[in-house]
Amino acid sequence: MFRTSICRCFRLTVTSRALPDTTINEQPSFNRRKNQADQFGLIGHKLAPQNERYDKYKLDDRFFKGNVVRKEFQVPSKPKLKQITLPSTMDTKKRKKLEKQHVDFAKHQKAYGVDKRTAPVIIECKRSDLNHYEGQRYPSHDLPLVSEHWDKAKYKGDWFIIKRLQKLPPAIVDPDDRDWEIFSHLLDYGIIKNIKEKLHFSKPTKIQFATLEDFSVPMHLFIAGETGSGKTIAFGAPVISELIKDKDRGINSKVIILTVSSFLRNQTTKMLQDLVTNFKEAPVIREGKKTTVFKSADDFDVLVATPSRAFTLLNSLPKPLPISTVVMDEADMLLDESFVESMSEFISVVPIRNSTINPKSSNGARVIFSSATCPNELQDLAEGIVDSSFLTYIKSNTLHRLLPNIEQKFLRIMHPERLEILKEILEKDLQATTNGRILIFCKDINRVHYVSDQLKAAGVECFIIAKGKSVIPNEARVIVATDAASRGLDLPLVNHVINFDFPRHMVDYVHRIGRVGRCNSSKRKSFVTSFVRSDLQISMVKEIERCARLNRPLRTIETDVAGMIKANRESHKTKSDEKEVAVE
Ligand SMILES: Nc1ncnc2c1ncn2[C@@H]1O[C@H](COP(=O)(O)OP(=O)(O)OP(=O)(O)O)[C@@H](O)[C@H]1O
Repeated sequence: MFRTSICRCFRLTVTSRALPDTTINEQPSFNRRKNQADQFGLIGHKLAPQNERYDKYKLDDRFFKGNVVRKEFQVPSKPKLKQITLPSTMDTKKRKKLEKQHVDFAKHQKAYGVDKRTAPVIIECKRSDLNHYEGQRYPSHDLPLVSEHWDKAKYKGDWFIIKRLQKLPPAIVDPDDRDWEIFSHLLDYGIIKNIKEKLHFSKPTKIQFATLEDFSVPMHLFIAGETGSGKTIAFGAPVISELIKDKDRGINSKVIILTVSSFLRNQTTKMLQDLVTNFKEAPVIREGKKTTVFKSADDFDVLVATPSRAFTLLNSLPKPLPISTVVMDEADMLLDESFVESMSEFISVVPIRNSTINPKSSNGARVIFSSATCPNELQDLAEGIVDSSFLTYIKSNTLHRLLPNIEQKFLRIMHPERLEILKEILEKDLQATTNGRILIFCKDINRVHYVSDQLKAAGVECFIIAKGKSVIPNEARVIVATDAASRGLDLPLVNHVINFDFPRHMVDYVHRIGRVGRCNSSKRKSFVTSFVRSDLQISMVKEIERCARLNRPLRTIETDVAGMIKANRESHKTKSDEKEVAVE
């Protein structure tokens, strides 16, 4: 009882302090409500009932505008800092995997000298742990190769890609102030004009520059520049200029250009004719076709022919012929076993100055060898024809290296699936560009017919290049060819070479892939795809991969030593050795 009264007393006291002139249940008057609103920071003429006010406040800010002032103050925004968050929990498996990765990266960097997380990939592999990175070096006896075990069937479907490292071909990689006019003492003015205005070659390529620099010295020349580096103009422009000068001086001279095939004969003749278009008295440049007949020596100034045809045509004319220059284009092939007979016949009717047989004689023709490869055996062969002390070598410093402007893919496949893969590649390629051409190499003419028939059956229109079939229509996008198309051929718009049958010799690989990434195609991206199957092919791919990883030239480029020429040289050597012994 006492307790209750105290409580009541207290309650009354408290209430009376907060609202002195009213009781708890009493509704406050409007003025009092207004004062209360002021206390809470709101001034209004008329306030809505409590619940409505609250709802509107929540839903619609505009309620306060006009009749109610809303006091707001802005908290200055802090500059946002990047939040570093650590996963609060990470399962052990994941953590261990990351730790292992970290250790692997460190190990790789220690062993090979590159951080594979940041270095650009140069050789991309299906098994990415075998990727090769820019600047990567290998400790001795540790050169992991993708193709190492490709002889085992389980590696079927494995691949690696040697990436394209630069856009421009190495022959024109460093543009500088070199201009054709520097050689105006050597080249005919009209020829320079045609090179610049008709052919649109604004500057000489590296090999052209080097050849023109050395051309005035009356020595035999060996021009060795990578495929597509412009060797035809390198020898063609000065040789024809010299011919024109001789004519002006009243000297009658002739030039013979030897080629290895009718395609090349055709192409070279056209390029030389381009050099002398619009000339009032242009030198007569003739192709040595099967149907060509010369009635007299005046019928030609320049003859472009295969050795056997050149021999027949020259043999039909009265001797001696004033031949000033003989060019052996694709010298490595002309001097190999396949041409030994016809070359020996040709050499027998054309006297050569400072030859091995007669080094002191300055009468006869100057010889210019031109080739995209120059192995030691080939030098031996050349020096079997001309005396080595009268032979100047002009070699490109990127000779026998893999062209850095071409992407090369090697694919380990099984025999039956080749055709299907080929069709897939063609489908993709033909869709990707509207005018790019694809050149497919096969080992022989039977395989060429088989592939082209299969492609035609699958609805792909294709054309053939083989011995005796040289006309390719402009609209041809897929071309199937034998190695007859691998030498010197300059087909515009080819941007993909496919080795359906991998070549048997490294030198053929170099020539085949040289059909793309040429000086005139620097803007297009070029690809080579090679199907690899047999043990011999795998061993060649290993060598290519090794050279790409070690950034060194290909070492297994060889020429079939031409028995007859070599034998001539050997016998000559023995004779001169005997002479020297006799003098002693
Ligand atoms: N100075 C130049 N600038 C740009 N393109 C050039 C130049 N000289 C030649 N070319 C072009 O480069 C291409 C390759 O030239 P060419 O056929 O002479 O090469 P090559 O070195 O003989 O090749 P291969 O060894 O394959 O026979 C041709 O289409 C040619 O028109």
